[in-house]
Order: sequence, then C-alpha cells, then structure tokens
Amino acid sequence: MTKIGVIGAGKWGSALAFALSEKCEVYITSRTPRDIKNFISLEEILKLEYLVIAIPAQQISSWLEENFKYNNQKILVASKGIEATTGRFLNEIYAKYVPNENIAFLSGPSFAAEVIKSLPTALVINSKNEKLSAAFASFFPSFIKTYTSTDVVGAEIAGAYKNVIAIAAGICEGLNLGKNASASLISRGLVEMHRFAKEYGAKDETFIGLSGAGDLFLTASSIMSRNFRVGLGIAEGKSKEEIVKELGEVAEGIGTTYALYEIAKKKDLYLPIAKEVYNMLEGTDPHVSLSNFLAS
Ligand SMILES: NC(=O)C1=CN([C@@H]2O[C@H](COP(=O)(O)OP(=O)(O)OC[C@H]3O[C@@H](n4cnc5c(N)ncnc54)[C@H](O)[C@@H]3O)[C@@H](O)[C@H]2O)C=CC1
Ligand SMILES: O=C(CO)COP(=O)(O)O
Repeated sequence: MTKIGVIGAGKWGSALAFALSEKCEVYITSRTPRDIKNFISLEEILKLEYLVIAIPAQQISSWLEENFKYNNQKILVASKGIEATTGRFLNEIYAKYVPNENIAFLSGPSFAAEVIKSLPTALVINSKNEKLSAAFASFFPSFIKTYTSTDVVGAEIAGAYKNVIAIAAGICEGLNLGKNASASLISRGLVEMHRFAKEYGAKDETFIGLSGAGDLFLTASSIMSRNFRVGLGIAEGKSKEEIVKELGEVAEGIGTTYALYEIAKKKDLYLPIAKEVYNMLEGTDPHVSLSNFLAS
C-alpha cells in the first residue's frame, strides 16, 4: 500500500486523509498534536514520498520557509488562494522549494463536509507532470472520480477566484436581491475569473469544467461555503474582523480579494466584482457596491 502524509488537520486535510485511506496508508500531522488515528510528527511525515498539503494559502510561504525540507517528495497542494501580501500564486511560492515535476494541484467542487461522508465527488489533479497526476489520481477512493489536467495556473486561479465571487454571491443572497441577480453575478464572475486567468495563459476548458464553473457554482450557491457565509455577514453589516472571528475557519476569499486588488492596480486589469468585494471588505455599504455592478 502506498503511504501518504497529509499536512494540516483542518476540515480539508482531515477529509482528504479519510478519503485517501480507502486505498492508501495515510498519516496526518498538524501544528498542534492531535489525538487522531495515524497522527505523526512533521519530521516523520516529511520522510514519506507522497504528501498532501492542506494549510491555508496565506500561511504557505512562511510554513515552507520554517518547516519544509525537500527530500524528493511528491506534493499534492490542496489549498485554494492567492497570497495577499505579495499577489503570488501558490505554484510560484512552491517553485522555490519543489521542482515542477514533483508538484500537483488539486481542484474541483468539493466541500470537505460531503467528502467526509463519502458522498460522490469529482476532482481534478493538475500538474505539468502527467505521470504524477495519474499517480495521485489512482490514490483516490471509489466515491471520488478524478480527472487530470496540465493547466496548473488555470486551475489555481479558478480555485482561488471563485472564493471571491462566492463572497459577492453571499452578499447578494443576504440582501435578498433574488435569483436573477444571483445568476447574473455568478455568470459574470465566471467571465471575470476566466478573463483574468487568460492573462496568465490559462486554458478555456479549465473554466467551463470542474475547476472553474464546477467549483464556482458549488461555492457561490451554498451556505455550506465559508466564503459565501462571509458575504452573508457583510450583508448584515458586520466587519470582516467580526466575521472571521465568528467563522473560526479559513475563508480564503478575503486574502485573495486583497491579492487581486493589488494585481489589478499593478497590471491595470478590469476586475469589477473583485474590486467591489474589496470595497465592501473595507467598509463600503454593500447596497452601494452591489448596485455598482448590478444596476444599469
Ligand atoms: N474545507 C473545504 O471544504 C475545502 C478547503 N479547501 C482549501 O483547503 C485549505 C485549508 O482549508 P480547511 O482545511 O478547510 O481550513 P481549516 O480552517 O479547517 O484548517 C486549516 C488548517 O491549517 C492549519 N494551519 C493554519 N495555519 C498554519 C500554519 N501557519 N502552519 C501550519 N498549519 C497551519 C490549521 O491548524 C488547520 O489544521 C484552504 O486553502 C481551503 O480553501 C479546498 C477545498 C475544500
Ligand atoms: O473550495 C471549497 C469547495 O470546493 C470550499 O469552499 P469554502 O472555503 O468557501 O467553504
């Protein structure tokens, strides 16, 4: 049996550890020791050949700098986000530590809460190394259908950007603007994230498939999404600090909105929804912001 180490025992790391244990021998670690099955130290887990890293995007670069030792491991990145302080994508951050041929990125519509119940799910493994994608794909259980793709940057941007659109969709729902507004917001969100990703050479099919439309439709239409719930909080007039405290889990859309705002300024890009989400996170009245992109 292949041994896999999962780093990060939050919602997603725990669900992936559960799923992968159908076919593999899975070990897990996190910052603080936990009383869970097959929990081992970081030092021990870094000796394994296959690793899944499920810690929040905003913490990746400091975590790698302080903890990671490259030892020819093969990595599957499960995080979805863009670094707020630098605007760097995760594949750029990891490039300093892991060669291209040893890294893959996970994408697709997948609430941890459903994976942990073995509900049917479809995921995409994205890597420049097709042999590596195939290897990771083969580790997933029967209730998860896996696809592979070489469009790393497209999948990464789709997974990060949909969280920002999910915040906007939560605001739309919280303000009771109706299904027409919600559908137009989500479809325009898809156009916006696709246009942004094209700047970086992403493929069109990534955006009409599971990684793009699939994950966007899931996250931007369900209260199960933490990012959607951030939007509901904004609609209630709460500050982002209050919302994050109440949530108690990561909502990557917040950091990613700040990253996109800076990238848009630097590269002079038109990202209207991300810009209004930024304004609302900074305290603009959501009625004003929403009417900026929904009204004529
Ligand atoms: N929960 C979900 O349904 C899904 C989550 N994701 C992505 O997976 C990533 C993790 O999300 P969740 O597990 O849901 O979040 P979570 O809030 O449940 O857990 C985050 C985990 O990261 C660890 N962590 C935080 N800062 C750290 C640091 N500096 N060093 C080491 N470990 C640290 C925490 O201890 C915790 O175990 C995010 O990027 C999220 O977007 C992707 C798909 C589905
Ligand atoms: O990425 C996810 C589902 O694919 C999880 O979304 P949230 O982080 O908004 O809960």
